[in-house]
Amino acid sequence: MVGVLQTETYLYDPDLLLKLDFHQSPAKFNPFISAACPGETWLKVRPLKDGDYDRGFLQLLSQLTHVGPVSRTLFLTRFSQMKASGDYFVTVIEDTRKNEIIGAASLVIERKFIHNCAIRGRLEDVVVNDTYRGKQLGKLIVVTVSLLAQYLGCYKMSLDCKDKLIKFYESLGYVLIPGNSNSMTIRYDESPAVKNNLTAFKRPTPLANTPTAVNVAAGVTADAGDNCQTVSLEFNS
Ligand SMILES: CC(=O)SCCNC(=O)CCNC(=O)[C@H](O)C(C)(C)COP(=O)(O)OP(=O)(O)OC[C@H]1O[C@@H](n2cnc3c(N)ncnc32)[C@H](O)[C@@H]1OP(=O)(O)O
Repeated sequence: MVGVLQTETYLYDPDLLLKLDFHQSPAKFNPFISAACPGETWLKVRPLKDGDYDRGFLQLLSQLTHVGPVSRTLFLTRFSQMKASGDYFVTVIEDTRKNEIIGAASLVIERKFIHNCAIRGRLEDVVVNDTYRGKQLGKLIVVTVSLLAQYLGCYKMSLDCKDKLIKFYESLGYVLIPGNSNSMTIRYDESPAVKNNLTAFKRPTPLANTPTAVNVAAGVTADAGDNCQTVSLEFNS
């Protein structure tokens, strides 16, 4: 029987990553690395592929937050939706020795009417496999998607993070803007069943199970305290 070589699909054009100038980033890499040359022959920085379902992509994301039992069909449907929109730049680091995804970060483009119909970027879902941390891969994946945002014409990029990560993002050029860096949230997934699956997360104690006006108000302020800050990166136009 002749084997059929099944080609995989990239979420976005991988050549985009070769056009990024890592010397433009304020991040200090020692030794210097970039998306094109990540420092080891077995490391590859590239767009997400549909085949990454079998390379532990979702297992990696579960080191960041609750993922749930995402079936292959559900994954592929979401992948197709993201690709069709053209606004999702999920970027990964693969350990090609193991055929395993060990780092990820997403740039999501938001289309605006303001600033003459400008676009801005949001940095989401940053994670490095815990056995690979402390080797510059977090910096590498964040700088990659941040430079990509700039290359694509975003006027700024922002992210929400816990207080303990502010220094990490500051070292990559992100700033807390005094008086304008609060992150506010209303959660719609606080049913008891969902909450039971989320016990690993730090939840503010005032949040009750039902979305009364008082509880929603509590939810709004919950993540804005010691838990979350918004930091942003402005690009010179
Ligand atoms: C927008 C968002 O998605 S926020 C969510 C961020 N993700 C998470 O919290 C998931 C769990 N954490 C991780 O996956 C990783 O710890 C990451 C992605 C935060 C960092 O990945 P790493 O590969 O370890 O980072 P890297 O080796 O590039 O470290 C860069 C610097 O940040 C520092 N740093 C890394 N992680 C942390 C942390 N959790 N707290 C404080 N400092 C940190 C390192 O000490 C290092 O400092 P140095 O350059 O002075 O030596």
